[in-house]
Amino acid sequence: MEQQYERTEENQYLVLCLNTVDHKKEELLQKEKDVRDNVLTLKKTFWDDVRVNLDTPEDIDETYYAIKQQAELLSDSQHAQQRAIKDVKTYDRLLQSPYFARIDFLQDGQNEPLKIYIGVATLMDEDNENILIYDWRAPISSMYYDYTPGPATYETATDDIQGEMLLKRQFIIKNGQLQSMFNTGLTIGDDLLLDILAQNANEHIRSIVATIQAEQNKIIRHVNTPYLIVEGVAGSGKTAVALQRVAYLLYHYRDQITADQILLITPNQLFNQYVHTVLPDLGEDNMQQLTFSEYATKRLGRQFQLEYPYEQLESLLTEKNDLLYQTKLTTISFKASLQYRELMDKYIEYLADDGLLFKNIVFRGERIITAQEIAEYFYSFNATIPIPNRLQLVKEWLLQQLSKIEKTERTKEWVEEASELLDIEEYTKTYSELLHEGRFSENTFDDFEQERKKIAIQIVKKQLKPLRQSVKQLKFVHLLGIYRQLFDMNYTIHQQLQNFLPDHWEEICQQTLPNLAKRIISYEDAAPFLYLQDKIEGQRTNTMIRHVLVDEAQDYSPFQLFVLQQLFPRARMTILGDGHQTIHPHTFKNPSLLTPQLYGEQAEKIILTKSYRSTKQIIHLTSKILHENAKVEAFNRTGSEPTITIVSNEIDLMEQLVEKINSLSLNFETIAVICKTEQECTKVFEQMKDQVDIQLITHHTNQFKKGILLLPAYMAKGIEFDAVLIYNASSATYFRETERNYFYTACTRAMHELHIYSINELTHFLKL
Ligand SMILES: Nc1ncnc2c1ncn2[C@@H]1O[C@H](COP(=O)(O)OP(=O)(O)OP(=O)(O)O)[C@@H](O)[C@H]1O
Repeated sequence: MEQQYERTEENQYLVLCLNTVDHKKEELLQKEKDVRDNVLTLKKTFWDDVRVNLDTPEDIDETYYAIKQQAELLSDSQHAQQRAIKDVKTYDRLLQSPYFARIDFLQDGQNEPLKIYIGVATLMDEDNENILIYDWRAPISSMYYDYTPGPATYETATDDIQGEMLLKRQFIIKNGQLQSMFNTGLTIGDDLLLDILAQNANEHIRSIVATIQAEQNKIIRHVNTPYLIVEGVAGSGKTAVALQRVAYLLYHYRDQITADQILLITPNQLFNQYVHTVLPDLGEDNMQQLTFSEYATKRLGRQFQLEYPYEQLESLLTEKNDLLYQTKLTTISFKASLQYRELMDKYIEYLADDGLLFKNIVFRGERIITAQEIAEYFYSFNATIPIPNRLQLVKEWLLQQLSKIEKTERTKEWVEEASELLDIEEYTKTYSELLHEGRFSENTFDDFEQERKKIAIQIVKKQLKPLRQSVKQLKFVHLLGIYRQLFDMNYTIHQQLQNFLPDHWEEICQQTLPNLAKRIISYEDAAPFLYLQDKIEGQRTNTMIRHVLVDEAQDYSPFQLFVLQQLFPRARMTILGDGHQTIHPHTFKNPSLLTPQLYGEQAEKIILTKSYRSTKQIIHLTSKILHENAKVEAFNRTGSEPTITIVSNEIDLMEQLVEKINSLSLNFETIAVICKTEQECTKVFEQMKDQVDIQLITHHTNQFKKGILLLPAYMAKGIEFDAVLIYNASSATYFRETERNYFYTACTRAMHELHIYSINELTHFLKL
């Protein structure tokens, strides 16, 4: 009876909210229409209110200000229109599901408890006096995530508010209808969470706003230290939490930060597509997303061929020769280390006195300034002047030299020849310019001479333009040569750097030089190369970005972190990762980005041990792959036992796989067949494509649809699937100890079912 009464009461509150939203939306639509009309009128009449008069400098000024004023008016109205459109969308979302929870809170010293309804946006009543729905990010809403009924506290900007939570209730509201409601005791409705986690996977990660757990809430709302490190086991919600955190930061710092000032560093484009719907679902604009590779390509891609991180991985994972494998690994690890940065710093110190390499300046096939001359000029300055400053002086000098050359070139024969070949259009242009300058009178004696000179000036200027441009961009610095020189064993510098060179330096040099000779920058060289470039040409910074989140942080090297820190000097950082999923070789022997010491005193670390992705049975099996007794707690969701099937050949394996895929397809929407490498995937795809409708995903893929997918483990990173089938987990495929985490990462992608296949002997990672 009481329950019935409560439900009626809740239904009444829901109707009140929905009606309010309806009215507000109507008003807003009317307002939006007015603003839209206003924008149209402004566009139509833009020039009516501007008197264009360019007669005198004062008139020009006046005209300029009139245009500026009109433009500002138009831009204000357009902004108002965009805001209104965004608010209408928020109201539409509220009409579907205005809130998901309610808490009743009796503040100490008060008589009446406050009913706090929590949703994805704030809703005021018709008079804009009382709050009907609180935004989930409001300080008071945090109690919902942090407490069970009983004593509770929340922090405002100035105070800690104490009191008692009398009720904690959750709702499922769909299409504006209250479908169910339940009071929760312990953590946030385990039932609701169970329900959500049991659902099928999607091609996009979901928002977890209604079921954020207390330990996750701490991460989302953390604002105390400039660096926040989150180390969480596979499936503990790091990515989901990172996205909720972005939404929170946009709310908390709403007067200071906009979405384009937040940057999420992601492993690949596929992952970008996987996460890009959450913020719009929460009513926020999307943050910027970037992969380290994209950044390096933006800076170096035009001049060099950059290796993708996955090309590096693929080359390592397919390497059968142990010796070569070790050399590759040693090279990669060293280049990711802070020891290499130290070596680089020493090298740069040396370059301040000697060793910088330049390129000849060539015009029309002729060396007009030699590299040697540039070097002499550069080193003629006092060595205490920083290299970038000296380069600026060199740049100015070179531009002056080009101006001198420009003058002498004008009388050369090639100019005459070029002027004869000038087409009529260019000729007319030059002629009218002369007329405009008043230097051509049509009846003076030297008209022809004037015209010839003018044309010569134009021709030389045009020819020299690209050269000037590249001087301005400091392209005369031979960066590749300078970087290469470091690996040249015959170069004198090595004597001075003796103490900083690692073991196996000779092998590292041999491993590095062939690629550099082909203008290929290996993935492990990208961060050091950018570092060197900045030290020589001057630090590039982006001060607009105020917060950087690095997901899958276990796969970045300390050197890469350093490059990012330098690039975004004003940004706070959230670093999220899992040491057990380290798959990129450059991190194997280096301090992980999850080590707080890397950040001095400025970092706080939060650990997540509970996994929400997979069933208890899957977690039980996958945890055993990990060496040490890693602490992975399973959320209490059960499912079928994972299976391990040993077959004797590829044909049998294919048969089994196809059969399993067909049966899984009846219940699940995303089924992934995970291979070790892209090479293996391509082979399997050929064998399978006629039997099942399967999508092959490679490192070039940037989108996937629900269905059956075939992908290498490194592309599955960060993503999850209803069912995972591991293609050939044999001891011949996964045999190196360094591949344990890689294998673990592949298996932990499974939410509901995991099936492992092996041709003959199973990998020792699974000998439990
Ligand atoms: N509080 C929560 N409420 C509902 N679902 C959750 C919650 N926390 C995590 N999940 C779900 O658990 C799954 C795993 O989350 P997520 O991918 O963010 O984990 P992760 O720590 O980034 O995993 P990995 O390191 O393995 O990539 C997702 O489906 C996510 O929606």
